[in-house]
Amino acid sequence: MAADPNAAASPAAPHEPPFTYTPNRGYEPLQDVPPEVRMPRGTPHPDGLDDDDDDLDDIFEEDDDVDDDDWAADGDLTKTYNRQRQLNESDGGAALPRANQQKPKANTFASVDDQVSALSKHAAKIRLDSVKQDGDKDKEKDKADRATSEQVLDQRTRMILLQMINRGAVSEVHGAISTGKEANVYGAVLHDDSSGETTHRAIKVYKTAILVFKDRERYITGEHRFKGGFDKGNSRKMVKLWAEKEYRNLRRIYNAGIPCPEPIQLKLHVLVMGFLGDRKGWAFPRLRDAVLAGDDVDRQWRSLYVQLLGIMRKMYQVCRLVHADLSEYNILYNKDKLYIIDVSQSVEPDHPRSLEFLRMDIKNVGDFFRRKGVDTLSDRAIFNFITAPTGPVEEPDMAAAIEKLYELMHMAENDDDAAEREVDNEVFRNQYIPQTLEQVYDIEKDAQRVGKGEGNDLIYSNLLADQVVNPKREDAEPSESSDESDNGAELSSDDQSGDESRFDKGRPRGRRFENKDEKRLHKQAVKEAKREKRKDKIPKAVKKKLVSTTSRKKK
Ligand SMILES: Nc1ncnc2c1ncn2[C@@H]1O[C@H](COP(=O)(O)OP(=O)(O)OP(=O)(O)O)[C@@H](O)[C@H]1O
Ligand SMILES: [Mg+2]
Repeated sequence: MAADPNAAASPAAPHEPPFTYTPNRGYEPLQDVPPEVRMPRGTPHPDGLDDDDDDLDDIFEEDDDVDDDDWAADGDLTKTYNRQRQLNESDGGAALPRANQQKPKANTFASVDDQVSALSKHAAKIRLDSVKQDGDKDKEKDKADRATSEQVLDQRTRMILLQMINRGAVSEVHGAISTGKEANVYGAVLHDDSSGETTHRAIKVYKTAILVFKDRERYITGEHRFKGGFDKGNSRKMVKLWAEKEYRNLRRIYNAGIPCPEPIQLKLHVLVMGFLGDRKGWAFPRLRDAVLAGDDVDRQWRSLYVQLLGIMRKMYQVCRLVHADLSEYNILYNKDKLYIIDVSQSVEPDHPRSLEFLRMDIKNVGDFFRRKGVDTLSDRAIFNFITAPTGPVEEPDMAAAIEKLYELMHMAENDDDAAEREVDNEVFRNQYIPQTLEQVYDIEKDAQRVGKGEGNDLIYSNLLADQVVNPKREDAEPSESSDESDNGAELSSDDQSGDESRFDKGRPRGRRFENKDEKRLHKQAVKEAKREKRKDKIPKAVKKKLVSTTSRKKK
């Protein structure tokens, strides 16, 4: 992937683009590049426009919105994204502008101008100086102070907000609740003139800046380098897709009854959602900042932990989503209740890395609650709890199932076991998780374990069909409510994957070890496994059966 060091000597050299690749620095110009073909990442556009202020056409296009309930188009998101990616990667790193790929425009300038001037009557309703940011609650900040922490809206975003005001999604847009790397979240209010009531809303505005977008891309695909250049048109479209993904994921989560912001309206990179906060417009704190009061704080933390595990299971089983960025930063807290936010990166279970993301989520959650003094379950037990296809997906049954897990854990444990659990967590976190049988390292060894009734010890046991895996699972939830998990199918059939899973790269098969001890242990384990394997080989018929039942399971 890195540039060939001998490239300069190659006969093709004079024809190469005037860029060179340097690890950690990306593509850099080798020589002076004429301004008309220069678009270095992260620096202002040569024409001085940083945010595509000039082009407002798509803002007034009606047909490609998601909020028109045209969910049949869901599957197309993947295609669109794929196409976009190909375009992005096809220019080999040198971010040269390419031919305009937008549809030919009719002469719509007059009408765009008309619309812009019609919307300008709402200009005073965007009041970014009116801020309710965390931390302001106690001290009065003066406006000059705030102005510096605030980001000026670009023209396109401003137009979209004015349009939303015009259509009545919100009546006024206020200052930022949160300004981040990838998005700003603004407070907004909706006045109902007939009832005189005021409803608060939140507006998430994704940033279209090239550098910011690069980070996101890397995070999601696991690419170590930003390969293709993004031209502005593309980065704009990609960010639009992320906003759309968050909107759709929120819909699923909201429809499943998991506490989260209500998705209200989406336009390009701007998402209007329900506000999670009090009536005065103060947002609920993130779980990280939650202050619990009372004399049973420990019990409260534990019950929040149990609540969150239930949410994770329900997200997985009913919404068919792994959050993939779950931590105390993306959960809001109010009055014993947790709210899930920030779901643009959430993926479906058939995403090649979903189980890896899930394991990461589990670790983050465990780490946080351990710091709060909660006696946490092992990562492995939680992983099994979340992915088990049978069992409850509603409260209070899920909480009861978790209490059962605790009982079992404490029954099986002696004094040293907290330490042992930590060891098991470490092992679990470094284990390779196959998501399909094709990815299993040593199918014969595993099939043998299944034969011995140890199928439930396999890390991917929940991917196996029940008739193959001996259901003596110690952490199994009560099975009488197994039919409840069908709710998931219902939901996901109306809202098929809008995510990028199919074109994401899988985790590489190799293992990386952090230290020598791990490596030694692993070697030992492999040797032992090989010895086991030599003892008796698995009959072909059993192997076949295992493969066919599993691939049937995995749709
Ligand atoms: N619906 C909402 N109601 C109230 N506050 C919200 C809402 N959505 C987001 N926030 C606040 O905005 C913050 C950032 O939101 P979110 O996590 O969705 O953005 P983000 O993608 O993490 O942005 P970045 O990564 O750029 O910081 C949250 O921590 C929360 O405090
Ligand atoms: Mg966040």
